[in-house]
Amino acid sequence: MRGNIDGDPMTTGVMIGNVPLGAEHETAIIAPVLGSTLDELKAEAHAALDAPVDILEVRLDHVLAASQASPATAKERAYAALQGVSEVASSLPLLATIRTAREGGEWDVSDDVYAELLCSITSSGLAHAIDVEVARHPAAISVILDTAEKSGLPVVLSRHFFDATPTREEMLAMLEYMATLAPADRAVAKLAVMPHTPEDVLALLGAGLEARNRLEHALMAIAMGRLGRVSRLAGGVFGSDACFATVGPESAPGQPSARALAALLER
Ligand SMILES: O=C1C[C@@](O)(C(=O)O)C[C@@H](O)[C@@H]1O
Repeated sequence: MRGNIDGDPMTTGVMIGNVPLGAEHETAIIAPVLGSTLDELKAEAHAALDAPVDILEVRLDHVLAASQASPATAKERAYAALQGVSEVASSLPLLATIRTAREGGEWDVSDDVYAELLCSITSSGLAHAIDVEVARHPAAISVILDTAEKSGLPVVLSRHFFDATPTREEMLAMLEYMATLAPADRAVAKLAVMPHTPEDVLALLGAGLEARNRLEHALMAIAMGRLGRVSRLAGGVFGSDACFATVGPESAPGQPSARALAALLER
């Protein structure tokens, strides 16, 4: 297991499987797998086995959208995807993400179906953490968070802006809001924005750093695209505890490869 940056056992932060995330720990590398079929997902998971990856993010929205899953069939498809990935990469913790169309993902789904499916996944024991979009209806978020708490499953609270970058104050407020939703030993607060100017990137980094100083939660503050790439490569300096990096196709613009990131982080 990775210890903290001084090599001591973990004292703070959140565990995703056996991987600690938090201010005291090395930046974790999370690789998305986003195949549209079970075979594609498995091939991407296989590629992660030879790469410097700590956690796999299973982007279930791709397989759900490609199979045109109905609310009735979605659970079966999501379970099959998680089972398939975990058979191939049994050593890696799985973060289950349903990135909805409203936040730049593939699956267009109602809040009710979103909540029901994430609750089922939580109770299934097939994932080590789930991603929860905090912009969903408060009732949906609340039922998911209650279920995760009962199951002791960590959550990655997330918010995306694919077209723009809110102000530094707005971004800080969003991270602070996320931190009110679940305790620091069970949650990560994550914000991803699209910068259009270097000042946007600075605002994102500033918000992340200020959040690091104010909050106990593990954080991820991401500026997407080419302009924002510095936020991924140097995120650890500014308060990000993990970085999404690829072993196959990228799941958002600007992600480095897991190998390039690991080389930069000297690990
Ligand atoms: O939320 C995120 C962050 C992300 O959008 C990124 O910019 O790296 C990639 C997504 O796969 C993940 O769910």
